[in-house]
Amino acid sequence: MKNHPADLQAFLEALHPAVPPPWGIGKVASYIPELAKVNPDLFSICLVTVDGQVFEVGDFQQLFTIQSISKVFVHGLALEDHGRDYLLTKVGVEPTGDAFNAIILDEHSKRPYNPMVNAGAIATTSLIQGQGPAERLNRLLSMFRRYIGHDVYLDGAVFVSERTSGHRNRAMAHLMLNFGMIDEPIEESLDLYFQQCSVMVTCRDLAVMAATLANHGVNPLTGERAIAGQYIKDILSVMYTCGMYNFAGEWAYQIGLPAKSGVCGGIIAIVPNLMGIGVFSPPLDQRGNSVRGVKVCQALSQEFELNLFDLLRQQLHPF
Ligand SMILES: NC(=O)CC[C@H](N)C(=O)O
Repeated sequence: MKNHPADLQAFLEALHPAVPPPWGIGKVASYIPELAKVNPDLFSICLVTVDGQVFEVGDFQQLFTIQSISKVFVHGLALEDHGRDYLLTKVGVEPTGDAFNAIILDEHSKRPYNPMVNAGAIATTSLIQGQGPAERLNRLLSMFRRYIGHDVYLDGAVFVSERTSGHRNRAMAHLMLNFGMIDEPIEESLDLYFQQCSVMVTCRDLAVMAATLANHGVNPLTGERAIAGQYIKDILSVMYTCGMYNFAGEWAYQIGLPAKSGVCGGIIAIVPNLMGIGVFSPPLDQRGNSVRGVKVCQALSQEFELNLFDLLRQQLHPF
């Protein structure tokens, strides 16, 4: 990392007001009716280092629903439940180049493409173990609690809103059932998927979750292990190639970090062995990524030379 971490707070305080509001460019997600109610001006950035320092600016205590960012962590739980080889037979790891909600499946390998787009995420969630819906939900909530460091709750209105309006996700689940890619009970798995998307977090929570991944699975604020360290490389590789949907290639080129976005307007990015980044700003670009979130990550990556290949070069040739 080019500059010293002490510069981070000053950098964030200068950056926050300098990133213009995306009026006329970004749009708050409205296909889940409850999400349309969010204040588009909310904007926060939080960084948490692997040694537990927290740098934050803006509305970092504002609660919002985690949406697709949950896919990263549920993928981790599915890896723990089934191991990487079995999981790979059920859900692929190929980027799609299509939108997050595209109705496309890999019919040759009989799998959805990857766990970061909706089809693959629903299939991944369907594999979460537990006796019945309550135990499966409780396992998910305890997993999120370990990453975040405190109890988590669902936004009931967002859950119901998505459950009643989520015809596209329901259609995908039925298609996958038809192809033998997932098993019954699909309504239970869809509910679990809608529930994981409606977990409430703050921008600081996102950064702590990201920092836990940067810290090889141990929450840097609580010292608790959230996931077995052996799966971190699997999670980060899939985030790197698939986490920003059909912007993943350009993201890798411009920012160069494993990341995940959600229609809530949140983005997490992981700087392995250094820190987790969380950004929240609801207006989205056409690919469903937060307009300001992408700009913030670009600025951080450039200023501190955080692209993975920059970091690798610095380790190999520190001078
Ligand atoms: N990209 C997202 O954040 C999508 C999540 C949302 N709950 C959906 O399935 O449509």
